[in-house]
Amino acid sequence: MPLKVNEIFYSIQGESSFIGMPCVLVRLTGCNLRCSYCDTRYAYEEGTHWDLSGILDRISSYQCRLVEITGGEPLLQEETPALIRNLLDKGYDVLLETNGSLPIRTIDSRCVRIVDIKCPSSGESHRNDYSILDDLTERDEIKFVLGERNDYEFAREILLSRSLAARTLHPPLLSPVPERLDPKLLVQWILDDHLSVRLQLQLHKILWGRDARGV
Ligand SMILES: C[S@@+](CC[C@H](N)C(=O)[O-])C[C@H]1O[C@@H](n2cnc3c(N)ncnc32)[C@H](O)[C@@H]1O
Ligand SMILES: Nc1nc2[nH]cc(C(=O)O)c2c(=O)[nH]1
Ligand code: SF4
Ligand SMILES: [Mg+2]
Repeated sequence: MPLKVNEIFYSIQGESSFIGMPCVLVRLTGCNLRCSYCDTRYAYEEGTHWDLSGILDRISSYQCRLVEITGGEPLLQEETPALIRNLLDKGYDVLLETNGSLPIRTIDSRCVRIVDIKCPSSGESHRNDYSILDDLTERDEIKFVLGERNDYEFAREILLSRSLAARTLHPPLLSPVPERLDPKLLVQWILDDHLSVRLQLQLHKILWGRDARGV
């Protein structure tokens, strides 16, 4: 079974605790959610079918050991676990970005699974499957994307009530939506509440602008 791929590119990792590292990004087509702020709508439908060996060849051409599988929602495609397992077996460090609505158990735990817990202003927080948090290893990462104060309070409640900061080696990531939430305001809230989290600004947008693609 081939995979439907929107784009594959080599750039600086702009998110997560791997921020700033050279990385090959594989963006898979299709998503089961429609977040109000989604910056990747072009990946909902657009894409071409690639077989596994074609994807592996393309990745290997970049001579970079860090690979991120993103989307769209990568866990919608049946072959995604096999792609990730193949990359791990070849010695790549693999990251997966997933939207928190689908099981992560199918994904090899050598992969760093970055789970985005959707907040109310995304319009999709009712789709969060909190049971997947039980499948996290300490190498995985937890992330919240925030559009307003109410999202921050929602994230804070989940973080504290479920002791999420203790689940993973890296602190949970809080990422403001550009032009919806001023990062300086978010910093003030984090400091006021003494939260053990990491502010994450999307580095690729700072470098290349909000609408740049393939970076
Ligand atoms: C495009 S999604 C793909 C992976 C998966 N569908 C998900 O939502 O985690 C990658 C990450 O970008 C975040 N994202 C999307 N649009 C954003 C925006 N406008 N500002 C900040 N983060 C955004 C998502 O919340 C997610 O954490
Ligand atoms: N440079 C860069 N880093 C990224 N990290 C996660 C991305 C994504 O869209 O999931 C992304 C992206 O689109 N570009
Ligand atoms: S889940 Fe990810 S790709 Fe899907 S709409 Fe939300 S941010 Fe966009
Ligand atoms: Mg992106």
